[in-house]
Amino acid sequence: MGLFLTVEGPDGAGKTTQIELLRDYLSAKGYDIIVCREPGGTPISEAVRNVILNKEFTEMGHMTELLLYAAARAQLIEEVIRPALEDGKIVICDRFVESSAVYQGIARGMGIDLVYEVNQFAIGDTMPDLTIMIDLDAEAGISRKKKQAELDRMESETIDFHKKVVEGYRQLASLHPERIYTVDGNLPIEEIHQQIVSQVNKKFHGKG
Ligand SMILES: Nc1ncnc2c1ncn2[C@@H]1O[C@H](COP(=O)(O)OP(=O)(O)OP(=O)(O)O)[C@@H](O)[C@H]1O
Ligand SMILES: Cc1cn([C@H]2C[C@H](O)[C@@H](COP(=O)(O)O)O2)c(=O)[nH]c1=O
Repeated sequence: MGLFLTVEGPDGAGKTTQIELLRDYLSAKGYDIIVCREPGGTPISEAVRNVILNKEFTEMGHMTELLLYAAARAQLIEEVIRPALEDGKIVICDRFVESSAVYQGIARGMGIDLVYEVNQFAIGDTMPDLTIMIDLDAEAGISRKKKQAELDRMESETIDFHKKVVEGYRQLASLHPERIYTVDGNLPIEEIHQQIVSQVNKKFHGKG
């Protein structure tokens, strides 16, 4: 089996930036890397992403949202993640089930247990070996996103919602210190990268 790494954190925390750096680092070492994102990563999952993040769908119910994220995830796992891991590759995924736990479970108030129960159908036993959580206050993250592009349906949520997301990630990380490693998203990009590399190398050694 390969190695499954996920990168989590609030909107604008710097996940995509760090994933690119990590991919370059691991590729230079000769590893076979697959990078994917959630929701997305397959034609079907990208189509579901367009529905979920469409700002015009203001009427979307919380349960619909939860199920759409899980459906996009099921397809990504079946089509990309599981085959790559069975092939011995390293998979780096931008967000995974922890995003649902935090955004739908905590910030939407649906409950973490319900989220994992629903997602059990989508993920089975495919869980990350290591999750990097980039921590950043809500205001800072949203301000970074505003400079990049027009905000999508989720990013356009209230600042209170985004604060719950940030608190939710901190709560989740404290519940699973053995698997979720937190880095400070305020640090310079290169410093965060070095911390992530150090954690990933520890995980490699742990796997023998
Ligand atoms: N450590 C950092 N310090 C300052 N700016 C950063 C840092 N990391 C990333 N950025 C900048 O913040 C913006 C958002 O970064 P990025 O797209 O990597 O975040 P993200 O977590 O992937 O966002 P999203 O949740 O929307 O996918 C980019 O303009 C990026 O250059
Ligand atoms: C996987 C997943 C994501 N979300 C939210 C988090 C973000 O606001 C968007 C995804 O956009 P990004 O630019 O790719 O970060 O969706 C969520 O609420 N629940 C999930 O399971």
